[in-house]
Amino acid sequence: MILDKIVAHKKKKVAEEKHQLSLSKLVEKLDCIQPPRNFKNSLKKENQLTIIAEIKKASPSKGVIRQSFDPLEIAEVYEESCVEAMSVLTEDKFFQGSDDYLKQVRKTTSCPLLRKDFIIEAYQVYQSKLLGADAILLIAAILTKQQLIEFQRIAEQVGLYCLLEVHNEEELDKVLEAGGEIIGINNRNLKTFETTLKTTEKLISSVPKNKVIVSESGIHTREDMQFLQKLGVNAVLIGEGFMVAEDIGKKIRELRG
Ligand SMILES: O=P(O)(O)OC[C@@H](O)[C@@H](O)c1c[nH]c2ccccc12
Repeated sequence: MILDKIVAHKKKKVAEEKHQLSLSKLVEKLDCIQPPRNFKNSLKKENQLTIIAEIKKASPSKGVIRQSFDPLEIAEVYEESCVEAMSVLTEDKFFQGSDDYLKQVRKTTSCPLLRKDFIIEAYQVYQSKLLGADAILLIAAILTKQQLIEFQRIAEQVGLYCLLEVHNEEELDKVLEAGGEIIGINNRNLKTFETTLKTTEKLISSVPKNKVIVSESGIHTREDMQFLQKLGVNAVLIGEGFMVAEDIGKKIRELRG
């Protein structure tokens, strides 16, 4: 299963990173902590579906999605198009992302930034702050309730919002019990890659109204946006739909209607 492979690779990578920079040295580097840009408030606008636009070169299901991939150029178009937040893939092996992309994009934009990666250790939470993220992704499928609670506590300490990702009722219960505030419903099954907006439709009724709800993956058309808005979704997370567009700005305008 792909998720196991990704997590196994991640464990190795984090072990190497810790070897180069220990947790205590990493934490020392965070001594003057800046507050995060308000990822949560940016996503919650009345009567408007907000957009988290993703910078994503490849995926395990599709391989390379965008051939001429320039993260800074893409970030610039996203910024000009006034997306509410950006998501930067930093996972290197399966998504061909990079920590450097996040660092570079941070320097050029004041937009709230989500670090899109597979966080399995506290070390990566601190590291995300150092890279310039405002928010991190916590995937319920690969974390225990205890880990979700611990990582959210550290995130709060260092100034990071958490997007908690779920794909079924069981995972949703877990993140709600862990006190999650921003809930991402992933329309893609990370085990089979099957993607359907019905996942959001099915799960949304179990999410309390005071949460920020993000529908993730498989969103391509204006109709998709209208469908999700009617369900009461606050924000959408879109990668591929923008990455395959020749004119990204035009695609954003088209989706916004
Ligand atoms: O490219 P899409 O189908 O628009 O999906 C974006 C985003 O939801 C997807 O990249 C994603 C959702 N959860 C993840 C977890 C890890 C890596 C990537 C993801």
